[in-house]
Amino acid sequence: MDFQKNYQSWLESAYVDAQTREELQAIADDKKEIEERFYKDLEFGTGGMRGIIGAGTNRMNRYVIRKASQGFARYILERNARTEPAIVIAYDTRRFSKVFALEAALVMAANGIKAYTYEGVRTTPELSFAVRHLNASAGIVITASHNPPEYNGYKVYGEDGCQLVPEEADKVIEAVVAVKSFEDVSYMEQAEAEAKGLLQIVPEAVDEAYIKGVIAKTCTPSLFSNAPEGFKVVFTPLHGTGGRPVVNALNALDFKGLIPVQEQMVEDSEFTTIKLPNPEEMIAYERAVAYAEQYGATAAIATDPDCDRVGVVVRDDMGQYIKLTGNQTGGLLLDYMISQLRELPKNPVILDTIVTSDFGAAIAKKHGIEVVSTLTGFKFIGEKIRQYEDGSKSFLFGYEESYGYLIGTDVRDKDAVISTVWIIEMLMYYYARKQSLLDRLDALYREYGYHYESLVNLKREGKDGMAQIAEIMSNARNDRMESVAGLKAVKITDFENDDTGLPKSDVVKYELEGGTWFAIRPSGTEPKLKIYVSSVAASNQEAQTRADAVAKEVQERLVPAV
Ligand SMILES: O=P([O-])(O)O[C@H]1O[C@H](COP(=O)(O)O)[C@@H](O)[C@H](O)[C@H]1O
Ligand SMILES: [Mg+2]
Repeated sequence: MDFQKNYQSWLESAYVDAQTREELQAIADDKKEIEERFYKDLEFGTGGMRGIIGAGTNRMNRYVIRKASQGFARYILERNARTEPAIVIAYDTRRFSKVFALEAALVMAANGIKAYTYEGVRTTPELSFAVRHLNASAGIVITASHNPPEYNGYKVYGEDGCQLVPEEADKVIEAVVAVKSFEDVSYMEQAEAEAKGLLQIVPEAVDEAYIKGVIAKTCTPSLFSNAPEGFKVVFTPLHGTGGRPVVNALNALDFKGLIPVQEQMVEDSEFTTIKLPNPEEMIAYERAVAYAEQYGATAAIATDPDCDRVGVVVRDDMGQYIKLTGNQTGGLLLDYMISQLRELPKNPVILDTIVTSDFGAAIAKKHGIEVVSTLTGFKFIGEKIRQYEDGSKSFLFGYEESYGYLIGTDVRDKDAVISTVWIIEMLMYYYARKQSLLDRLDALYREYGYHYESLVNLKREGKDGMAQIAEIMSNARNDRMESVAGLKAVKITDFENDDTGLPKSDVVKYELEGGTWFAIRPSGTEPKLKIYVSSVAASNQEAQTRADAVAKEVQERLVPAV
């Protein structure tokens, strides 16, 4: 793409508002900045489209939203079988989220697609639920999930409430690319859309039905109303969308032990009291841990801004709060679920991903439950659930290492509302037995081996960063290592070129002797490269030493110094 030409066309277009034009004029002498903003269109990645907010084709702004929505509208109309096509659009607490949601809705309306939006913020799982509940043709969430505040994004959903898988997303992209100019986008004023019934608010009954579903899926609801004496748990939605539904669900269960981090219950696009609103990072729990210490809470739980991820820190014997990994929480939830089921359904299956550790899988297999691994991205888990609707398998549980879990099939994306409720139930169950989640984890490790994993995130931003990531991936692909950290490579899978039965994906996985493995892939949501390492051994120490050695050597051998 000719970035200067793109830049000029934006600058001169009558469609571009004065403020955007000013923003563009201000960078007139900054060629690098113009290039970054205009050298390509913002792409669809693991979780839809995600980018830095600002003017440009490679940025998140109302024009990029309109163009994407025009393409998405054409895609919906082409494959829609309904007489009245409809879309549900939710938004989180980020900068411009509400504005972008309305922009998307007005483009949909102009294309004759009834757009349901919300008066306030909603979580990603609520959107997934609403698409199904309203029998809509599609859905959108305006969110950049846990990214820093300067980001926003656009997640796209099909009629089953699942994010579009690449095959479908490619068709949307094709339709978006076909939108060549600002004039090519249909747009309707809000008043007209409302008058024509093409812009509507999602009825409150949908939120209520969602909460009912969450409550119905608890194992022992009386545990909440009869919480063990002294049990307290801290909760923070990290200034995002999770506060309302989590508190509503727990209130409906008559649970009294919840201590919300008051200042983080406030919706805030700047995430003022947190350095990074990502429950994967310990830094996100600073306030929550302070509350937990003050109130003597057993654990503190944090959901990300669009409330599809959830993390938990648990108090150990020394009074320290230890963060569980997504793999650990996933394994614990699965173990708890199995312990509470009277009997397993026919052909039970759990879904994880190729970068999820083997911990949960070991538990599942021991109980005769099949484990199916998909590519990274919860959409692949949602896709499988739909396939199993033919009765071939019974879906029990889906999870991935990046703090995403799903129980039940009302929602087809990871759901941090129901997961939070389940984590609290599980915490109480063990608390009543004088155990912590760490005790249970240790018992499981003794049974299934000590599983240890680490994740190395290498930040590489901008156009140059992308090139560096591509180089590292090519090293991983082409310079095959016979052994890593003294462990022989027993299997190397290149998910881009080998026949794996899964869609092609830019991932390379090395399975080493003794159950250790590492996988390397570019993030599809942030400008970084991810190296996942997983090991299992007879002791925690041994497993950790092995994983750390692998992580170190992989970086030394594949990543050029910057
Ligand atoms: O960011 P979220 O919470 O929408 O989550 C999205 O991104 C995560 C990270 O993806 P990547 O490793 O490509 O950055 C994925 O694991 C997840 O399935 C997807 O829904
Ligand atoms: Mg998220």
